[in-house]
Amino acid sequence: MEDHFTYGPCRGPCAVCGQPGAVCARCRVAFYCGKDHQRMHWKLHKPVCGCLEVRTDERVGRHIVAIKDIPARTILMRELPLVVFPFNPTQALLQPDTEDLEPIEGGKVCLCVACCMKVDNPIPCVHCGWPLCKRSCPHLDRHSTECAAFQMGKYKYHGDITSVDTTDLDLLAAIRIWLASHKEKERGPRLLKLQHEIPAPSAKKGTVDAAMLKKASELFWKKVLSTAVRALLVMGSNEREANEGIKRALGSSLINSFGSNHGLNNRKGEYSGAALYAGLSLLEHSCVPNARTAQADGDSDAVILVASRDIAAGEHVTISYHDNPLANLHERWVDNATRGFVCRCELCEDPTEKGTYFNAWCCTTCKRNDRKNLVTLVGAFGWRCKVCKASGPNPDPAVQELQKSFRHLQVLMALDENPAGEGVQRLWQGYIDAALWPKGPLHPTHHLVVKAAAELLTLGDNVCPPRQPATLREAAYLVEHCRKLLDVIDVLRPPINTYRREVVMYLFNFNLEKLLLHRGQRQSNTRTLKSTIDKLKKELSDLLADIRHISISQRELETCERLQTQFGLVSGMASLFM
Ligand SMILES: C[S@@+](CC[C@H](N)C(=O)[O-])C[C@H]1O[C@@H](n2cnc3c(N)ncnc32)[C@H](O)[C@@H]1O
Repeated sequence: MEDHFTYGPCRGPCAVCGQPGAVCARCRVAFYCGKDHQRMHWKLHKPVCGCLEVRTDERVGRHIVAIKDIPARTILMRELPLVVFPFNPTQALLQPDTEDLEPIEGGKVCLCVACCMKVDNPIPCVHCGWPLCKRSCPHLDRHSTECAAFQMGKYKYHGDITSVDTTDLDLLAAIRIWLASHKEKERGPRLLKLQHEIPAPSAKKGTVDAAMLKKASELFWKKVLSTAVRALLVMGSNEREANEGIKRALGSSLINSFGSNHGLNNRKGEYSGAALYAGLSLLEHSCVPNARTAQADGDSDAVILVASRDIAAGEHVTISYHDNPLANLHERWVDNATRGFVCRCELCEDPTEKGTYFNAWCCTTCKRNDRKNLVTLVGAFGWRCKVCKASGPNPDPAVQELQKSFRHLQVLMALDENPAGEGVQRLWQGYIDAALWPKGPLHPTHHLVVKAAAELLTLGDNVCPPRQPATLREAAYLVEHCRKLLDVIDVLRPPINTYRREVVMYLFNFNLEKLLLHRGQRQSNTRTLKSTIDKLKKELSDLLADIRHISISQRELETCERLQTQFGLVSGMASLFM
């Protein structure tokens, strides 16, 4: 058993009867109440028990590989956090919306440094002054070691506890990690094994400006490091130890921390915590991941890793470090740069982005000669046509034009509370048509076209205000847009993801429900619509099976219930079209 995968809950519900049981010593994922039930379950469990291995390569350093074929939805890991701390330090490293990477001034937050929940009226810890939700916070143990150290060193937090600077929280996180690494027998050695140095960006020439990245991180180091080291010196640490230790702690939190969107206990919603894990922190990032993290059952902080699709033996197991499935190359680049690396996943390394051409457009120089040659994006900020060798900045002026049109429409819509329904929709569609090849430079799955399709969905609400029943034509049109979005998402992300669920929910919330109001209507395209609905029904039931299987959070389960009600509605509605 790899040491990396051993920091998980020891007890949990038996996989056979649900009674309290002990964890399988080999994989640390399944629980059994006794030998009998373990034997009974072995045939099912054997194919996935101990299916992961840690390996190292030059491309991504240490990573996790599947050593057996793993079916979708298998739970691959179950882990407890080594350290939980408020806020995710990576967010303060770089300014995401600009090409000049500069550290941003820390934001202000009002939270409890123990449970990491946002609070309205924090109280200062009587011993050290850091904000707490209440004296009896159930997670006070997270704060106790540093609190004792702060008392010993007579270090008191004097900032405004109703509006704590996130850079102060970076400092607190660094000290908390440092203390756990040095004082805790079980967690310490595991924390010290985490990657803590940002490697020099290993991207191909031109892909990233290494100096820019270095400059941004140096500024970040200076700011937090010096304060944290000062604090440790006050607490009696020697200078070299304090410098090295805090640098290491900051580095490992920057590179490895998981935010609350990765399933850490965020059941109550207002959670602002991040955590480090021994095994999960070894997971490699991919913009087309094959696994995802989720909150485990129960109230514990345990997080599970679940296969989002079938994973073949020998494949790297990957998750996405970020959330937006429709992010373009530039947005993804900035996201990864905030963690200090350049993504080398199959999507980013392939100029056609797995055949979606999500970022590529047809070269405008070749287009003048009626040729449809795609430009290749060079890094985050430039493009080059392999055929005519033309090059330029990203985005291309033609793409900028389309962006401008979208902004124009958005402003129009914001100004007009009751936009001119189908007219606006036609205008919007007109912009897309003008941008699409052969009129414009864009491939149908360029990210702007995909995002425009998403915008059209929201516009649907204006086209048919809730009181007005939708016509079959309108519904078919919107179903088509949902389809397009789902097609792109299928390539970019495996079946389970929030965005996908949102698109499907949109369909069920909006047009299909409204279609019900039109039950008297008979139109020639009902058969096509019915087959679309059938496909969506299948998709929805798969989605529900996934959600049920993993049993994520109360909120998601509620969503699931809602989807099921709507699913029933749609089944009934489909029969009306027969
Ligand atoms: C959370 S750690 C993963 C484990 C790490 N490789 C180790 O040896 O401990 C994140 C680091 O892994 C590397 N990495 C992960 N995914 C990558 C990717 N898609 N492309 C390039 N580097 C990646 C980067 O160095 C990144 O800073």
